[in-house]
Amino acid sequence: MDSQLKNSFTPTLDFSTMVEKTKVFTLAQVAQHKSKKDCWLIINGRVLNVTSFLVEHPGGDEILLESAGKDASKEFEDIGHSTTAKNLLLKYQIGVLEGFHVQEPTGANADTKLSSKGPTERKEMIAFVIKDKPSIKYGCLFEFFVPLLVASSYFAYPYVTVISKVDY
Ligand code: HEM
Repeated sequence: MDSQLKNSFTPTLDFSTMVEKTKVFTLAQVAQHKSKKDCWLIINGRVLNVTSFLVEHPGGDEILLESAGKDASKEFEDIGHSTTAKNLLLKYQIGVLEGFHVQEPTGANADTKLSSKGPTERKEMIAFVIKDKPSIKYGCLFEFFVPLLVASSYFAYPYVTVISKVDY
């Protein structure tokens, strides 16, 4: 099931898609889309059209429909959704809630941080950094093997020196 979901979403952030996804909606506008045939919800400042996802949602359509037209951020976080689920949010995003904005992606690891800008506060929202570069995967391998090599050399050193000092 997980692999099926991964296949249905290519984790690549394209800036032109990002621009389309910055359309601003009010709570009242989102609230008008709360049926099985037209279901929107808000998660962490993103406005999502999840109509086509209702039948695919592993947690069932009922639970999504309960939050239809509303802010479901708390419910989404409370379940402890996986990174796959979090990445899927981008697929269904059609805009942002009034008061939020998407930061423009910069660099290779473009993220989609959302933040609300009020007169007195600037609240950082959840960021999903998508790591699909092979160099990052190999970097993780080095991070593991280099310390392992250093640690084994450290512990092996006394034995090697003792053996080499043994007078045959
Ligand atoms: C567009 C928004 C959502 C997406 C893309 C999504 C995606 C997923 C995915 C991929 C899973 C499988 C488990 C995982 O990978 O974490 C899942 C499970 C689940 N989701 Fe969602 N979800 C969304 C919104 C919600 C909301 C708003 C609720 C609650 C109100 C919810 C409740 C659940 C539940 C109860 C499960 C089953 C957990 C389990 O069986 O352990 N989801 N969701």
